[in-house]
Amino acid sequence: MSTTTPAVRITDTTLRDGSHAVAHQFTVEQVRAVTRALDDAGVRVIEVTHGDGLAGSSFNYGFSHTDEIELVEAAVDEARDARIAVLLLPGLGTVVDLHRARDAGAGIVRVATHATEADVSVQHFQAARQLDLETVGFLMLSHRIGPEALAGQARIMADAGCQCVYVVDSAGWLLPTDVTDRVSALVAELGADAEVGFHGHQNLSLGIANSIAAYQAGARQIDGSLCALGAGAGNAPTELLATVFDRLAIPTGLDVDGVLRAAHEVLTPLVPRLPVADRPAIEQGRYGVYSSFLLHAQSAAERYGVPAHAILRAVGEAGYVGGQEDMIIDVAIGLSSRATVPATPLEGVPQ
Ligand SMILES: CC[C@H](O)CC(=O)C(=O)O
Ligand SMILES: [Mn+2]
Repeated sequence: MSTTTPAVRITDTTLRDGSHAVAHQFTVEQVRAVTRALDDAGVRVIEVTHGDGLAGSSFNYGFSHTDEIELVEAAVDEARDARIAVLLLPGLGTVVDLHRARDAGAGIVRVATHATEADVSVQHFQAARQLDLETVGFLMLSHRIGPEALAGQARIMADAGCQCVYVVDSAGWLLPTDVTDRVSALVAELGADAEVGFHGHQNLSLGIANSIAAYQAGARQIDGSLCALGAGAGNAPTELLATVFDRLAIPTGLDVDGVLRAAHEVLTPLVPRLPVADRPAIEQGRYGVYSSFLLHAQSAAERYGVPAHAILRAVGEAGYVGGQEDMIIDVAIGLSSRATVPATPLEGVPQ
């Protein structure tokens, strides 16, 4: 009797989560180049939108260079075999935005809520299924609740019509055993009703290890982004997922050389700065801070003269969640007004 190793579907989110890392400045030409390279490499799901999803372009989250529907249309036009996914955060994106994305050719919607608030996704899943879109649920900041509670939230999404629920390690806080526990709980809860996915961040450099743990616990959809381009220290690099799953003989359908080319010959020249696990990003992983807060903290740091890592740590201690980007400024102002001036000039430091 032969046993077959189950395949894993890799979704590339360079053109969505990666949008955070470039302050949402992707152009049509860049989207076309990256989509073509990913499609050629066998990637079958490519996510494209503002980093915060449909209608994310705003004062609170940062304005896009190009309207995301134009970017979706460009990706749909460029892709031969890949399907284009869009992200939607209920309350920010609406059912009207979902219609616009579907009309632009998107085939999959990923509806993201805070880990404890799956109930706000119900009408979006129902609308998406009526529009014949494939549905994925994103339980963001999944580390904030335990495995059983998270599985309960996944059940709400599946009952609303979600076909795959993701454990989303938005802060890059989870350790491999935490991922195993959460993915296993979702697999046990959902059974044949929905698949389970995993979306990792690199703040503690565990994106790949956590993705392997997720697969071994039963996740069959996993996210990556080229050169890790994503919020915080970025996502599990797609080119490393392709290489490591190949070494493990786990089918992905990806051409490893093609993905390496997409990462290093196509994407790298297009972006001014690739994410790294520097001090601010590590503090995000350490204190469980939403990765998307990084650039907001960096600009508040410049403006108010306090280190970004200190702002992020305070944000983590305050327990802020996605949507509270404006509170980062309050935290920075609070820290700057508490900053003390050294009583005596520091030796060797120009005053
Ligand atoms: C929509 C915001 C966020 O970037 C979604 C995501 O990728 C995460 O929580 O990690
Ligand atoms: Mn993310």
